[in-house]
Amino acid sequence: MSQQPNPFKLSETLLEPVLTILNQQIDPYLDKGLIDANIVTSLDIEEKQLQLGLCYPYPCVSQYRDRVMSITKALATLPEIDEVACEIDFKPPTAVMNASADKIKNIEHVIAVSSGKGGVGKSTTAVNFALALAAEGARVGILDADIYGPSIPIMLGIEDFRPTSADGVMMSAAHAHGITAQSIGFMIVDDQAAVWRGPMAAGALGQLIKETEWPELDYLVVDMPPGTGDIQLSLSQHVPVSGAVVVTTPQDIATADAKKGISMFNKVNIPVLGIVENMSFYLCPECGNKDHIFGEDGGLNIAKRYNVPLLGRLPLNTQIRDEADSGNPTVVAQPDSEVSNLYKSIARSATSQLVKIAQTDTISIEITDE
Ligand SMILES: Nc1ncnc2c1ncn2[C@@H]1O[C@H](COP(=O)(O)OP(=O)(O)OP(=O)(O)O)[C@@H](O)[C@H]1O
Repeated sequence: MSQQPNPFKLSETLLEPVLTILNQQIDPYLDKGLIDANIVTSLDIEEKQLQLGLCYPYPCVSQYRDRVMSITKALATLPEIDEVACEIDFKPPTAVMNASADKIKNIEHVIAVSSGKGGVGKSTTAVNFALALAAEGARVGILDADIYGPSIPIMLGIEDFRPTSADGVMMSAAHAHGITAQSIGFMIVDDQAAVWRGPMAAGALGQLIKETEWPELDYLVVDMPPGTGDIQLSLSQHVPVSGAVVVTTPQDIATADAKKGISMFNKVNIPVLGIVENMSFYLCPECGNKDHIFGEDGGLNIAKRYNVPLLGRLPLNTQIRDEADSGNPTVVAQPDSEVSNLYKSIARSATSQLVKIAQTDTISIEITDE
């Protein structure tokens, strides 16, 4: 157990068993006890009521109830404690700036959602991921940087939004389902994007992100253009990205492209927070049979190969498609469904990786020859 400076107002005799019990409560995402993970911020006692302050470095509101129950049960084994009053907060770690790009005003972490191959469900995953982060208690924005097929406005039901500018420089952003959104789709017309070259597109996207009036955000999710070419590479250099989530489907052709994506992020020193395997399986609503339509374990195998986490596996599911296509993504349409819980678990896993990165002095990145 690490040495505490003692912000805790407990007597010596009570402090020791309380800290021991709290450190036996292992955070499932950080793999550390609550004391070692610096989650416990205050301790006090009034008569037999222990007052406990917690601050999580990743958003996890949906987990609070179970965690408090488990902590209370453990602490109540001490004769000095009858009751536990818990106050819980969330604050992400300060971003580790290892990119050459300057920090963007009001934004703590930029998370890129990318895929090597088009059509694997990157935008659907990005939008539900952003909404899941918000549902878990974070302040979230999404930037639709997919110049080839900006679909976030439709997925958030904000197609008619047009940014305005009071000072001729900074543009307003849209707000939907509790998150802030900006899209390259609000700016480009028809097939203009098809003729954009790498540096031009990256410059325009960099400008879009910097000249948007973002409110204070814990995370800005960037829905990247598909592929691993010039645009993706220079965008990663224009924007200070804290980490990347790589979306793939399990079949070989998609995982081969996902590997290229990981190599690209390695080249520009952006940590890969993990892999999301989308359309991982089809669950037959009639018989409950699980069918691996696009092959099995593709995402898991890349995760193992590159030593990055598999953040989660999402089913091929008609509701995911219908709800995203109608402007009401699954995480808001059915917040307590199994699929929404999967997105929330992916959100917790990815952001807890940022905590681990912030806690490591040097970031070790595996360079491969691919
Ligand atoms: N898990 C899923 N189950 C069912 N349909 C899905 C799932 N994920 C995505 N889709 C559907 O697949 C289609 C493509 O998804 P999406 O636009 O998110 O892909 P993309 O990788 O961002 O594509 P692009 O490369 O064109 O930007 C959409 O119609 C979407 O609703």
